[in-house]
Order: sequence, then C-alpha cells, then structure tokens
Amino acid sequence: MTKVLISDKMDPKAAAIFRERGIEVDEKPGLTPDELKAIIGDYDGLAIRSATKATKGLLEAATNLKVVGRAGIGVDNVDIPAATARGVVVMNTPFGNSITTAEHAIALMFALARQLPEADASTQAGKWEKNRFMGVEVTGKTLGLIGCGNIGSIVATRALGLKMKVAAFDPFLTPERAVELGVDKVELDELLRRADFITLHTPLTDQTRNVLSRENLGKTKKGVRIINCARGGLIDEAALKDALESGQVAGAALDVFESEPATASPLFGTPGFISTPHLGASTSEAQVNVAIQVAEQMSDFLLLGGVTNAINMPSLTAEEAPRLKPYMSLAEKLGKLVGQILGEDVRSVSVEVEGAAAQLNQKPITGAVLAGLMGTYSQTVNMVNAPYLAKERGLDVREVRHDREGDYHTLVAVEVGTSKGTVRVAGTLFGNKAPRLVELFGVEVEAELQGTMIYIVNTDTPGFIGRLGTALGEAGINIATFNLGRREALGEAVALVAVDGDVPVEMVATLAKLEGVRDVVPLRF
Ligand SMILES: NC(=O)C1=CN([C@@H]2O[C@H](COP(=O)(O)OP(=O)(O)OC[C@H]3O[C@@H](n4cnc5c(N)ncnc54)[C@H](O)[C@@H]3O)[C@@H](O)[C@H]2O)C=CC1
Ligand SMILES: O=C(O)CCC(=O)C(=O)O
Repeated sequence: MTKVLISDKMDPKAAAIFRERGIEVDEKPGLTPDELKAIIGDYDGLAIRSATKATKGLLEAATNLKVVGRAGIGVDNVDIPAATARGVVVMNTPFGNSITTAEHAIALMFALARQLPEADASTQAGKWEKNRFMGVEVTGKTLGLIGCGNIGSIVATRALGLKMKVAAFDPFLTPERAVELGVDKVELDELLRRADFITLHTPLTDQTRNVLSRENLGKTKKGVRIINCARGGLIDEAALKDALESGQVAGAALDVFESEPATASPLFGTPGFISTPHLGASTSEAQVNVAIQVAEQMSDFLLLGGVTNAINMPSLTAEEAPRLKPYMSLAEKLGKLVGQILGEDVRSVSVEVEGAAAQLNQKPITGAVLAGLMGTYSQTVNMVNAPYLAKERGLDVREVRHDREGDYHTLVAVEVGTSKGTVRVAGTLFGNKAPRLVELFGVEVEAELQGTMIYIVNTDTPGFIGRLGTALGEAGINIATFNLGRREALGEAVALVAVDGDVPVEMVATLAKLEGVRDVVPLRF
C-alpha cells in the first residue's frame, strides 16, 4: 500500500485527504533528523512544511520515496539537485499562503510605523508612555518592493489601497505587468534611495543573498523601515543591527532569519527591531489551503501519475496522465530498445511526435524516452532524473512535433545521433493503447516490445530463419513471436525474436557465429 509521512505540523485535512484516497498516512511532526532517517525508507511520499530538512543524506535513506510535497512556497529546505538525481519529484503549493504572507508584511509595516510591540509592552507594564511612541503615517509614503512575484504583487495592491506609492525592483517584472499593478519598476539603487519602507519578497538565491548588504543599507533613505517576510539571508543581520543603532534604519521587522529557529540573535533587544517566528504563512486559512493542495497533488501523483507544481519535473494533469500512459510506455520501450542496441554510443536524441501524439503534452513522452534510454546505463532512472542524467552525460535532447498524420494515426519516433551517424526507431499505438514498434533503423518491422527478445541483423539469404530456429530449439529456447523486416531482397534483414525465459550469453555467441549474422543483441523490456 502507498504510504505517506507527514513530518511537520500540518492541518489535519491533509491526512484526511490521503486516507480518503486510499493512502496510508503517518503524522510524526518533531522527529529528529536521525529518527526521520531511520523510518523514511518505508514511505512513498513525504509531506513537509519548513521544519523538516530534506537533505541529501535523508534522501539517500529514502529508498522508496517518489515525492516530497511542500505545504508552502519556499523549497529551500529540500535539496532539489539530490532529489532530482534520485528521481524524487518535489512539489510545492505556490499560491495557498500568498495572501496570508502579504498580509503579515503589511501587519509588520504598521507595527513598525506605530511601534506597536513596544507600545503594548510599555502599556502592559503600567507605564502609559503616551509621549514616547510617536509614529509615522504610511499614506503618501513610498513602499519599495524587492521582488514583485505572487506575494510582492499582493503587497503592492494592498499598499496602493493604503494610498502609498510603490516602487518595485524585480528583474523579471515586465513593464506591462508593472503598469497593470500600478507600481514603478525601478533599479535597486533607486528603490534604496526613494523608499520609506522596504519589504522583501524574493526567494533566497545566489543573486538575492545579502541584497540588503551593509553597502546597500548605507544607500537607503535615512530613517527607512525594513520588513522581511521572505527568507533569512536576504539581509546582512549584523549590518542591520548597526544601521538600527546608528539611526540609518528607523525600524526593522523580521519574520525570517539566517538561521532558524532563531532562538538567539544579536538583533534581539535592539531598539526599533521587532520579530515574529516565521509566522508569515500562519493563518488558519492558509494552512487549510496548503494542506489540501499538497495532499491532493501528492495523491494525484502517487495514484494517477499527475504532476502539479513540481519544481523538478514538467506538469502533467491527472486528466492527461491516463491518456499519456500508453504513449509513455511506448516511448520508454523505444528508449530501451535504442539504449540496449547502441550501448554507450549515443550523442543526441530527438523525440518526434506525429498525428494524435502531437496533440498531447510532449515533455512526459520525451522524459519516458530518456528514462528508457538512460535506464540502460543506470539502475535508478525514472522520469524525474532521466533528463538530468541525460544532461550530465552531455546528450543533446530535442523535441519535434508534426501535427500532420503520416502512415499512422499516431507516431512516436526517436532519432539518435551516434558516432557513426543517425538512426531512427518509431512506434505507434494499436487501438490507441497497445504500443507497437513499426520502424527499426530504417527497416519496417512490426513488433510488440516485451519480455526477452533477441535483435539480430543478418544478410537476407534463403534458409537463415530455419538455421536460427534450429539453433534456438537445440538450446531449448522457445520462440514466442518472430518479427522480421528487410531493407531489400537479399540485402540487410532484421529480426526481433521474442523468446520464453532468458537468453544465455553462450546462446548469443552461438547465434553470432551463424552464417550471414552481422549483429546479435539480447534485449529485455
Ligand atoms: N514568511 C513566510 O512564512 C513565507 C515566506 N515565503 C517566501 O516569500 C518569497 C516570495 O514568494 P512568492 O512571491 O510566492 O514567490 P514568487 O516566485 O512568486 O516571486 C518571487 C519574485 O522574486 C523575483 N526575483 C527573483 N530574483 C530576484 C532578484 N535577484 N532581485 C529581485 N527580484 C527577484 C522573481 O522575479 C519573482 O517575481 C519566497 O522566498 C517564499 O519562500 C512565502 C510564503 C510564506
Ligand atoms: O510553512 C510555513 O509556516 C512557512 C511557509 C514558508 O516559508 C513558505 O511557504 O515559503
């Protein structure tokens, strides 16, 4: 039975959905990394928030794992390259908590503008310091957004509603989108110079790390207030402390820290500094949203092969998956066929779809060809890691789509570049569901690729088939199906012979010695 582990605190709706869909689920938040590592091998799916760290070490122990689902947006707690290399799909829920996080940024902006935490603490301490807490209005002020994606855009609309001006720095924000949102698209230096408030909404990447560095903090308008509800590491925390102490920065509110859980920080106790413990996504609405989304997405993947919001694999809806299934089986068999016959001598792969196949999502078909092909070289290949492994081997992979119908109503062809030139295999679906080879290296051969087969290239001479049958019969090998094709009469011929049981190595050597034989390769599908 398919099994999922929920290893972080998650709304109970997630577990309920897994169970409704027939998936066994264990909820074990708060495990230590070692405890998690000890049990992860039992699970097909791992559902997490931000506390679980899906490290390379954990993924290595996760021998059955097929999918990691992040109930949230940031996947920086998952080693994506390691997951991809091991063929594990990583999914997130990119929209479920965006509004909630945007609202937290706005809440922190007001908390800074009116010093709400300090005023609350003072009042509850019985001090009534009415003159100590002079605030600022946000109306008419400029909010500088660093990152204007899903959350940044929501913050922008809320800020505009508060009659603020909004300037956004985001290299991927198009001028049209900026106009649509009503924000000024600016460079970082201009934002730093103009903003009264700065809020960060980017992922943590090599480009965004320390975007508010000591140098950039020095370029801000004196008295700026800064909010970070995105990721720790975007701001130089030591420089921020100095900037708060010097008055360059009047206030800073961090929901996220370089190191979490942040139970100690030099920033704690600095005047003008307020913090929350990574609460950006913590509303009941957002947690229900992400729990439902992650459980549905993971179930669709584990049960139907549907792929939604995957970071390391192209999307495939649960409706598309059944239609694509026979094509993926055909594509994988074609990949296996060329991989087994050509061995290491594969330099490029072009996957062509024609007719009905051209109406479908081609990425999974290409992925399946590569999975079949790369499976010849590695034991642990699947649709997720095959494109990655192909890239690692330096394979040039292309996709071609022909909308027209040729001789077949639907066709998947794989053209492979080798050191000796290009070869091509192609297959179709009989009755829209049964994969059949129809072309093998320029020769028309119709064959069902399954079980154990022998590929034989020979010179077309009278009596060859008899000699081949006798050799197999003498070795006690029963022929299941015999599929033949030839380039021209008495020219090169190709046989694909399906046999019961295995083909011993000695048998391959015996067949190779038969008169007229040019090549023999045992195949397994
Ligand atoms: N505090 C919390 O609990 C939560 C934090 N987050 C974090 O918020 C961040 C933003 O999330 P979304 O808006 O959903 O992501 P998104 O992907 O929709 O937007 C990110 C934006 O950053 C921009 N960007 C990328 N590199 C940039 C660069 N070098 N300079 C400026 N902009 C750059 C992108 O173009 C994109 O528009 C993520 O890091 C996410 O993990 C999200 C949810 C909850
Ligand atoms: O799950 C959480 O509480 C954190 C959410 C978050 O940081 C994210 O979605 O990126």
